[in-house]
Amino acid sequence: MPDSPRPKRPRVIVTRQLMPHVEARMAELFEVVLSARDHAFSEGELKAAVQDCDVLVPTVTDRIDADIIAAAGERLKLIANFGAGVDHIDLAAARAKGIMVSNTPSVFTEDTADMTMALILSVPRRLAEGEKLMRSGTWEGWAPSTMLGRRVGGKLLGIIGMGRIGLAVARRARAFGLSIHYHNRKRLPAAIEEELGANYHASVDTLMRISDVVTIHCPHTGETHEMVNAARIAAMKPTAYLINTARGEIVDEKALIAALKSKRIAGAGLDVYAQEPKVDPELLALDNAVLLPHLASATIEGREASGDKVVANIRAWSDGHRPPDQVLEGWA
Ligand SMILES: NC(=O)C1=CN([C@@H]2O[C@H](COP(=O)(O)OP(=O)(O)OC[C@H]3O[C@@H](n4cnc5c(N)ncnc54)[C@H](O)[C@@H]3O)[C@@H](O)[C@H]2O)C=CC1
Ligand SMILES: O=CC(=O)O
Repeated sequence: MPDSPRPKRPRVIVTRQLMPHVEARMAELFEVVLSARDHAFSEGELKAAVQDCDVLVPTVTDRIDADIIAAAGERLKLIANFGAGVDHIDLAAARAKGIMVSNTPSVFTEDTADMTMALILSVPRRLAEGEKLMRSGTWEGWAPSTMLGRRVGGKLLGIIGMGRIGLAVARRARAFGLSIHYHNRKRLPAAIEEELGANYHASVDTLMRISDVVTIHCPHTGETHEMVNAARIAAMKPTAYLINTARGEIVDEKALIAALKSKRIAGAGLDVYAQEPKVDPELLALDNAVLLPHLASATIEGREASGDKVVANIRAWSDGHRPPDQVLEGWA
């Protein structure tokens, strides 16, 4: 059946506050309902929104599950996500109902890699602990044997998920003298492996066992849910660190907390959590974990570019084309 004509001025509901120039552009181009209160939409608010628009612009804080998709009105044809990850959207349910999904890949790659590198440096070097000590007013001055961390250069970095962000992290890490090992669904072309000196491991078990620092950059999917499980954490070196700026659900968080508490592994640097915005209180109590509030993509430049991509995706769709960043089957 041919598609019904797409509205030239689609009704667009945006769940969160976006950068001012993006909101202004949306108001010019669309019949847009902007987020006045800038909060994560509740289930009720999402259900009301999907019944009342052609395009929904959600973010990672909105859970668009099968129930929400089932509640959508006939006119909802595009979910134009603001953000790279789309694990909060039930893609199969959307596809079954003929609703396209788009995202904003690439614009956060360098920022997320920078923040990952910041964690790779700050966890072994105990940066957050040092900062806390200074603010406590209890620092007694320099000493040769206190607050010793571990050197980063010369260590083995294990990257799980060698896509855009994984590659950007590898490039940075190489400059800091880390050797690059990775596990990915697909092996990189030989020329890129050579450029990075990157070693491929078909087995995630092996990668985690040999790494001094493991960093996660795959998407959260059915396959990667708790991929970093208790057995794999237990097999890590006792001197190793786990960094996660991808999604909290990729790690068995309880198993990670147990390993950090018992010093089974040396430390962790986390930007993402299993039940955001809730953070396990046990994690908050640990000195060997550096915790960030899902901050890796939080730059003005990245958020502006992400908003521009959302606008471009909606415009392409309303002009009768595929959104340039349409999330296709087998997206991960
Ligand atoms: N903390 C933050 O603010 C941000 C977090 N992210 C997260 O980072 C994730 C990755 O982003 P990109 O690098 O842009 O994605 P990408 O699609 O470029 O790369 C993901 C890589 O993971 C690999 N992969 C997928 N399933 C796998 C599996 N089962 N085993 C091994 N490898 C697998 C893919 O083959 C691909 O190479 C996003 O999905 C998102 O969840 C992205 C941006 C910001
Ligand atoms: O977590 C952020 C994203 O863009 O994905």
